[in-house]
Amino acid sequence: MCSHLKHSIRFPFFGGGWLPSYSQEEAQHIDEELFSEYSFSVDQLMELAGQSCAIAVAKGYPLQSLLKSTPRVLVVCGPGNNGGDGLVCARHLKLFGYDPTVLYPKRPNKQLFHNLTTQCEKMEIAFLSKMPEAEEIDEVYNLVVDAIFGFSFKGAVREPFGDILSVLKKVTVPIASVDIPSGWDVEKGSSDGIQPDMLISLTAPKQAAAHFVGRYHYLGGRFVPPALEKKYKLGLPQYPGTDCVCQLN
Ligand SMILES: NC(=O)C1=CN([C@@H]2O[C@H](COP(=O)(O)OP(=O)(O)OC[C@H]3O[C@@H](n4cnc5c(N)ncnc54)[C@H](O)[C@@H]3O)[C@@H](O)[C@H]2O)[C@H](O)CC1
Ligand SMILES: [K+]
Repeated sequence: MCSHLKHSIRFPFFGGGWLPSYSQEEAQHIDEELFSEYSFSVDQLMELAGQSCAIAVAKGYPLQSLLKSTPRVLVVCGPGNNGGDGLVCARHLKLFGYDPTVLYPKRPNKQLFHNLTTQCEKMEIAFLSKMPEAEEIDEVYNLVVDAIFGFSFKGAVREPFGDILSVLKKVTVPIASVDIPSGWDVEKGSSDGIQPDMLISLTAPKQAAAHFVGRYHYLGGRFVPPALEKKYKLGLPQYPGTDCVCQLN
């Protein structure tokens, strides 16, 4: 299944060339293999993934470009590893001088997520108890980081995330989506879903990325061993120097 890619996306970055994109199943296989065959731990990859998201945000929305007097960013975290990436991203944004606030309504009872939550709390990152209205988000925050769902999202959105995504559809401040715009079908996208201004594809773009029309598309998660890249024909771009994100548009 890994040797024949059915889909690819045209990226101007490659001089109009094509970069492969991955189905939900392929993305999950690559992920599993990183943990099983390559012995990475989730914590390790999540740290690199989340940090690359914070770096992409800092490149797209530098502190000096923000329109509000405080550099506030709302980070909305979901119940799986995409949400974990969001918590890591929030912590690194704080280290970069932003003022992140987290909404984390459904917290898995696993040590990893307890640890990530504690780390944020110890860094004086505020946690909200409910999703603000769209008007309040537009008034208070410079942007929203969407870390609700990643490549395991399936079916109709269950609450409380349906209401949260309805609010995100109304906000006018930019949304930066981690790996997949939340609520989008991982392969087909969604014409009436949220429309992020930034997408940070992790490891490799998923098929839904072909429907992304926002301003910034970054690739992050620079942790793929060359043998795995070869096996799955990832055709990853050359990251510039020691950077851990690469702009695709
Ligand atoms: N290899 C990598 O690139 C890495 C990526 N990482 C990130 O991990 C996510 C994938 O994480 P996973 O836990 O498998 O899934 P999700 O976060 O997408 O969501 C699972 C979570 O969501 C619930 N859910 C699923 N569908 C629905 C629905 N319709 N309504 C409500 N809730 C839903 C499900 O029950 C689970 O609780 C990947 O995208 C990256 O962001 C890792 O951080 C590191 C390695
Ligand atoms: K997301």
